Parts: sequence; structure tokens; C-alpha cells
Amino acid sequence: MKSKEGRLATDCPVEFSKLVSGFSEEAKVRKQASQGKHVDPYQPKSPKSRCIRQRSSSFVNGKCKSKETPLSGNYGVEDMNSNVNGRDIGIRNIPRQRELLNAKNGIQFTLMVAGQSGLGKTTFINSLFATSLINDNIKENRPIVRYKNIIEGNGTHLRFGVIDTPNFGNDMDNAFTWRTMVNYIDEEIRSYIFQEEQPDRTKMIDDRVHCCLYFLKPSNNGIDTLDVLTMKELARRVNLIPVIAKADLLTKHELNNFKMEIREIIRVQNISVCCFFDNNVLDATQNIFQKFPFSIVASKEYVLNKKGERVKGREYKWGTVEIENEKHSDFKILQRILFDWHLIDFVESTEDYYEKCRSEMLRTRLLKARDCLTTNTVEITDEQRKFLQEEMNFEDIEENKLKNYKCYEIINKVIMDKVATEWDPEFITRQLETKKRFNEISNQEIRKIKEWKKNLFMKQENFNQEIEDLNNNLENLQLECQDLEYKLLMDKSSDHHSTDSATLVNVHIKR
Ligand SMILES: Nc1nc2c(ncn2[C@@H]2O[C@H](COP(=O)(O)OP(=O)(O)OP(=O)(O)O)[C@@H](O)[C@H]2O)c(=O)[nH]1
Repeated sequence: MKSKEGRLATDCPVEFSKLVSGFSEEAKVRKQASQGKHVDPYQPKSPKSRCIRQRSSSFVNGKCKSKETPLSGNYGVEDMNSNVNGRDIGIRNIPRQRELLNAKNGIQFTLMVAGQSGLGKTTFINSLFATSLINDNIKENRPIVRYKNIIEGNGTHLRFGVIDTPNFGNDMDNAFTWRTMVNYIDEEIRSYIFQEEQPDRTKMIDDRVHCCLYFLKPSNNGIDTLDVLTMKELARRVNLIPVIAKADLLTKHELNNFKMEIREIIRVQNISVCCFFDNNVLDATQNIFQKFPFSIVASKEYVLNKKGERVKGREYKWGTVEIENEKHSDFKILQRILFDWHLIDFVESTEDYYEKCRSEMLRTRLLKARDCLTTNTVEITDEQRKFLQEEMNFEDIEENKLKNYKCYEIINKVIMDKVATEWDPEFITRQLETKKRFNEISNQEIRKIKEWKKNLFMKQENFNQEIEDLNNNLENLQLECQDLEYKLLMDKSSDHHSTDSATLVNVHIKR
């Protein structure tokens, strides 16, 4: 086994050849063939070894499924198969060629371990093989940490990527913590799509996540909303397998109840386990998945079991828990699901999902290019505008054939990354929240202004009223004055009988 730090020959796990059984069987055949021995790979000595080379899903719980395709049978084109120098050639040989090719190229498998902090994700990964894939002495502060390892065994190799999510759920506000993982999964798919468009595809980096183990806290009180929410989002994007972490902390009875509870929650919340597996695989693996959610115990330490054997486990006052003992934990089953029975299914089903994402993405890019004609969200040159207007048929995009590539060029990764940010649920929620807050504040201000205006109108009315009253008073006073003048005039005229009106007015003014 080789980790990213270098080869650790002494650590090479004996289990690996068993784990990647299909590959190792093939490697044996190749080795014998290179030594000049003729081996018919489809006439194996034991029925078990024959099944081993078939699709991983056919090997269920260590038993060979008889309904598998008869690899050594008559394919209806017998005369196209022949034997040259002791080696099979022809159509019958194609599956073997394919397997040889797979064995030669190895396989890329990326596993994400998610779940709240301290549930033993790192310990689990380090228990999988006989070496530490993750350095657990250094605690990372980043939300996503990627580890890459090459695991070699029997002439083939596994490029094993691990995505660790340390400190998950430790924030004060965990409403959108799940977004980091979801964004990572989406971004890896998006990035692979764009890498495929590069002229040199030899240096492509494939970090697409094939499986996600979601660690659940062992508890008697159900599961946290954060876990339900996160599993819901993850299950749409990746083959999700929920596992009960630290199962040794629950009694058998508690564990069974907790398993039933989780199954019910998952059913009600419509969370699919391994959502990309097709029905054939799920039918063939029913008996394994009946055990789900798998309860696991992980440990890096070796302890002595009852038989005095040195095994990985945990020692307690009440006894010893062996992590690979199926009576104590589902660790071994999970390990076989991941690296033996379903390794190929994880990779192939993710490939199918990737294809769907890819075609969806290309469609979106074409529609975005069409939108450039009506909106100004993307800047385009006059030449590009002319091309989109005159050359492209957006009603029937298939009709455009290779011309579509011009649109893909316009709507490049930078623009699609921006679109992804705009579709980000946190961004959308924060945007809605900001809009709501803005509306609240502006409504409050409008209410204040209206109140103020109303008060001003009332004040104005009061002033008007006061002015009117003053005017009335003035008028009344004027009338009174006129009356008084008149009276005075009348009095004077009656007193003196002969008074000049001008003199009288003069007298009145003087008084
Ligand atoms: N009882 C019990 N303890 C475990 C088990 N697996 C891990 N632990 C212990 O739990 C502690 C935390 O383990 P880690 O592997 O660091 O947990 P983690 O999920 O990687 O934690 P973060 O990196 O913070 O997310 C360590 O002390 C482990 O020894 C288990 O199956 N049972």
C-alpha cells in the first residue's frame, strides 16, 4: 500500500487482495498467462472463483448468485471465438479484455465521510486498511479536507480519495452547514465537465464523490434535524449510506430500536440510500441493505480477543469489542460493500449521474446563451450577438449540431460558477432575508413619513383655522369700530346740532 506520503510496504494489508477480489483474480490469470501457462478464465476450478470475476454486485454476502450471465456459455456466435496459442480470442474474450483493462488502469474511488464532529470518521477511515490514511494528530480547521492514496495489491491499484468533513456541526448557526459538502460534490462534477472540454485530457483530475457515509450519533432520542436536513441534500447528489457511529456505546436492544427509528425517519423524509443504484443492483443486494443503517465500531488499537488473537478493537471493563467481528459491528460488511461487492456499482452509478448532470449543464449553457440576447447579465461582443441571432436555432437546439459549441464558449466556467452561486440555497435565502428586511425597513420609513405628513396637514389645518379666526376677529373688530364711530357721530350730532362731520372725525381720532 502506498499513501500520499509514500509507500508503506510493511503495511500492505493482506485483506486488500480479498477486498478487491475481482481485480486480484484477474491479476492471477494474467500472471499465469505471462508464465506461459494457459488458463481459461471462464472455466474456473471452483464456482466461487468464477463468480468473483463477474460484476461486483453479483457477489452478495459471500454467495454466488446463480442468475448471473454465463460467462463461459454459448453467446450464439461460437464460431467467432477461437483458441490461438492457448489463448482465447474472439467475442468470448471481450469481458476478460475489459477486466484486464480495468485491472491495468486501476480504479478511482472517492469516499466522503460526513457527520457531526467527534463521531469517529477519521478513526473509521484509518481502521479500513492496515495503515493510517489520515493523519489524526493534526486537526484540520477547514470544513473539507481531501486525502489521496494509492492502494496497490496483486497487480492492480485503487486510487482511493477520502473527503473528510471535520468540525461539522460545530458552528453556532448550523442552518447552512450542509451546504459546504453539497457545494463540494456539485463543484467536483462541474469541474469535471469543464475539464472534459480541454484539448489535453490526460491530466484531468477526477475528484467526483462516489459514495458518502453519513455518521449518526448513537442515541436513544432520534436524530438531529441537522442530520436529517444534511442527509436529504446529500442523498440527491451522491450514493448515501447512513451509519450509526460508536455502536459500542449502545446496548443491543437500544441499537435495534435506534435502527428501526432511523429506517422510519428515512422513509418518512424520503431520503434514498444509494440513490443511483439501479433496481437490478438493489434487488440483488436486498439482504445486505436489510441490515442498514450499518452500526460500526472503529478503532486503530489492537486488543486480544477471547481466543487470544490480536485484533482491532476496543477494550472495556465489561469486555472487548472486535471491530471486524460481525456479531459486534457491521464494520466488515461495510468494508466489503465499499471495496468488494459494490465498488464498481458506486463508480458506474456515479458515472450515470454525471452524464445526466453533464447534459443538463450543456442545456443550461445554451439557454443562458439565448438569454444574452434579451438581458445584459452576460457581456457579449457584437459578433457573438450576430451569431446568436442569425445562426442559432434555439427552438430546436439539436438542429444546431456543432454550432452549439460557440454557445458553450460564451457561457464558460466562470459564468456557470456565478450561476451556481446565484442558485446557492444560502445565497437565495440570504437574498430573500435581505429583501424582506429591506421591505420591512422601507415600510417602516414610509409609515413614519405618512404619519409625519398627516401631522403636518393637521398643523396646517390648525394654522389655517387660527388665521381664519384671527381674520374673523379682525373683521368683527372693524365692524365694532365702525359701529362705535357711527354711534359717536350720532351722539355728537344730537349734542351740538350743528357739527361739521370733518371736525367730528377729527375729535374721534384724537380720543
Ligand atoms: N467508543 C467509541 N469511540 C470511538 C469510535 N470511533 C472513534 N472513537 C473515538 O472518538 C474520538 C473522536 O474520533 P475521530 O475519529 O477524531 O472523530 P471525527 O469524526 O473524525 O472528528 P472530527 O474530525 O472532529 O469531525 C476519538 O477519541 C476516537 O478514539 C467508536 O467506534 N467507539
